[in-house]
Amino acid sequence: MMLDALPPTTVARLELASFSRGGSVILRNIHLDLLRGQTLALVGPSGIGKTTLLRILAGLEDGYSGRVSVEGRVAVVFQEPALLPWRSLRDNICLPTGATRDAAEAMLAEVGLAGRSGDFPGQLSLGQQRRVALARAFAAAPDLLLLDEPFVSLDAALVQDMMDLFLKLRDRHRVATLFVTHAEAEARYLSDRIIRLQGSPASLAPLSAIT
Ligand SMILES: Nc1ncnc2c1ncn2[C@@H]1O[C@H](COP(=O)(O)OP(=O)(O)OP(=O)(O)O)[C@@H](O)[C@H]1O
Repeated sequence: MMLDALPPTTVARLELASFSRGGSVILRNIHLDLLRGQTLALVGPSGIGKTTLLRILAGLEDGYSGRVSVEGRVAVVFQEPALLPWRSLRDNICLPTGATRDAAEAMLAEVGLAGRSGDFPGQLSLGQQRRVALARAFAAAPDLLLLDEPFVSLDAALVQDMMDLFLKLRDRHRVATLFVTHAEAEARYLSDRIIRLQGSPASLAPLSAIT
C-alpha cells in the first residue's frame, strides 16, 4: 500500500498505532523506516509479535490502526522454505517471480546450486531448500525483503554460509531488509541496526533501539 511519497532512501515506513488479535493488543506505537541497502534486525522473546509485525509490513494482516507505506516490490522468506514439491527448482523460482529460465538458473548458481535447476525440492536438504527460498526472494528483484527466522534449525557452519550469502546478495541488490530472529549474534552480524520488541503480548509492546 502506498499512501504518501517516501523520502528516496526510504523503502518502507511503518506507523503503527496498534494491532489487536483476539481482543488483546499485541503491538502498539511502533514507528520504523526501512532504508535501501540497509538491514534492520528485529529481536524479542517468543510470542511477542515479531512475525505479526513482519506480516503487517508484508500486507498479510489487517485489523491494525496506523499506516504502512511501501515503495516497490516485497519478498518474504519464512522459516519454512515453502517450495512447490511437484515443481522443479527452476519452476519454483520462475513461476512466482516471473524470472526467466536463465535468470533462475543464474540465481540458483549464486546460492551454490548450479546444475540442479531440474531437480525437485524433495531431492534437497533443508539447508539447500532454504537456499532456493533465498534465491526465489532475490529473483523477484524486491525493494523490501522480509526474513522471518530464515536460518533456524540449520547447523552453525551452514548458518554462517547462509548469512554470508545473504550479505552478498543484499549488497548487490541494495534491498531494504527486515530480519526477524531470536539469535542476537545473527542480528549483530547481519544488520545495521537492531530493534527489540518488549512487553507483554497481551498489552503494550513498545519498541526500543538497542544499537
Ligand atoms: N494465527 C494466529 N491466531 C491467533 N493468535 C496468533 C496467531 N499467530 C500468532 N498469534 C499470537 O499472536 C502473538 C504474537 O505472535 P507472533 O507469531 O507474532 O510472535 P513472535 O514474536 O514472532 O514469536 P516466535 O518468536 O515464537 O515466532 C502471540 O501471542 C501468538 O500466540
